[in-house]
Amino acid sequence: MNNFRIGFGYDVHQLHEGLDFWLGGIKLEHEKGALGHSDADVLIHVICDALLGAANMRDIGYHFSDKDPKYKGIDSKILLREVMKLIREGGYEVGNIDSTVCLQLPKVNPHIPAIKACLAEVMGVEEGAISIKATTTEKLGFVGREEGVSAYCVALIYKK
Ligand SMILES: Nc1ccn([C@@H]2O[C@H](COP(=O)(O)O)[C@@H](O)[C@H]2O)c(=O)n1
Ligand SMILES: C[C@@]1(CO)OP(=O)(O)OP(=O)(O)OC[C@H]1O
Repeated sequence: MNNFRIGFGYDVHQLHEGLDFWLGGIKLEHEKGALGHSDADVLIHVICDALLGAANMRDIGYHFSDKDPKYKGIDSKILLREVMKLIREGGYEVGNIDSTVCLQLPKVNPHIPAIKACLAEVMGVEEGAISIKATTTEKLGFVGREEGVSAYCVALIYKK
């Protein structure tokens, strides 16, 4: 049992017109995009936080400060590759991740196969280890008003 550890991630980004909308490593075509110090890929950020949490290695902002100009506009896939390196240097491998994106619009479902393929390549795991889900919030709250996007992720890692 000591060989298995779980982690959890949660993140939010504002949505604004005229910004790019990166989600799970791919760019969505939408009139609004996400605001952040990086490319604001909320799905990748929660995956990073779930993996780091599982390994008891702090969080994404601890490793990649949002005050550091080095990370301004950075592709979050680069951050996820770094997190995977940290996890593996700690002697861990990924069992599986399960995530939920909370987004009123656009629909995420049509993009899930491409997101899974992208993340599997970046993480160096089988697509079967990656689950992506989506929900609206039935037009309630900041997600429902299309002011923001949030995401949750749990990760299981194990000692090799
Ligand atoms: N941005 C989204 C939100 C939801 N979906 C899919 O639609 C289903 C129904 O959404 P509800 O919020 O009404 O439960 C949901 O289960 C997802 O399959 C989506 O693709 N993109
Ligand atoms: C990804 C980082 C990189 O500086 O910046 P943001 O795009 O602002 O994302 P957030 O999840 O708010 O903070 C974590 C930071 O590490």
